[in-house]
Amino acid sequence: MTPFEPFGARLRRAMDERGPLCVGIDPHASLLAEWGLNDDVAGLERFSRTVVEAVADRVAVLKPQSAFFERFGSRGVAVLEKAVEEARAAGALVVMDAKRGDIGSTMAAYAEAFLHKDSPLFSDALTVSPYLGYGSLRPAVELARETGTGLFVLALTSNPEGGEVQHAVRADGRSVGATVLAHLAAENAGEAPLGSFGAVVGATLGDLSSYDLDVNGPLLAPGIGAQGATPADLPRVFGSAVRNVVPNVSRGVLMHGPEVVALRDAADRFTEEVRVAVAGR
Ligand SMILES: O=c1ccn([C@@H]2O[C@H](COP(=O)(O)O)[C@@H](O)[C@H]2O)c(=O)[nH]1
Repeated sequence: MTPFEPFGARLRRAMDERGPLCVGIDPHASLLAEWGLNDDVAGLERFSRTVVEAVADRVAVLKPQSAFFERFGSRGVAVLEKAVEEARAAGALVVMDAKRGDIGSTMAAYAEAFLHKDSPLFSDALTVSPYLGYGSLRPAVELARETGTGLFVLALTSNPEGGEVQHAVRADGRSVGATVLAHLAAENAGEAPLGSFGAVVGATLGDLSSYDLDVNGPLLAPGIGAQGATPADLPRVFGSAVRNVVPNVSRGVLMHGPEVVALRDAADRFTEEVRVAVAGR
């Protein structure tokens, strides 16, 4: 039995208390410039600390995009470690967007890097890719169960190129994306109030009624803001599964920096728009 409350239960509570919004920490070079910061480690640190200060006490989830930190090498990763620690201390759940995926034995090491409680990058959940076969994720699933953390598995991604892999139809007639969703539903069976194994499903994808999105787990929905989707699209895209959607906005919030108040207001506006959209369904 896990000594920790499972991620799904912690996420459900955070969504109920704060609304379901996830704000991304994506320090694009262009955003650093717009904020008047240098494209260096000091600029990276100022950027990520400002985002955490602005929103970690009010949104359910923060999602640092690891790539933008890794670009600065070990000093960038040190900034990422600090951001994770400070965001969690301020009450937000942290989903590390690192999209890891490899053969099972290597996957075990990726899982330790992000989901083991003694790791400097310990996060509440990790994004992972199932495209080496869903079974290759097993070590991460097992460690997540042990540590009360979660996974978000790429199922139907927000980018237009994703369809060539995810909509491909298998010999049994089921699409690859639908197969990933079915694996997650099995993972979360019987869990209450919400399973800890979520799917990434883009908010940009239009009508998804041919997919069974009811995986009894969270659906991380990137694509709102810079990629063109809006909170008002959520009920149409997700149908009855909208209650489990964690909508992600990164640039749509970050473009309002560097002032803390302006970032906060932007996050609050998205939270309210999501609330209205979901309530009106
Ligand atoms: O299907 C996916 C999976 C992940 N992402 C990530 O989400 C954010 C989106 O940023 P915006 O600025 O709000 O467009 C970014 O970190 C992506 O890597 C995604 O967009 N789509």
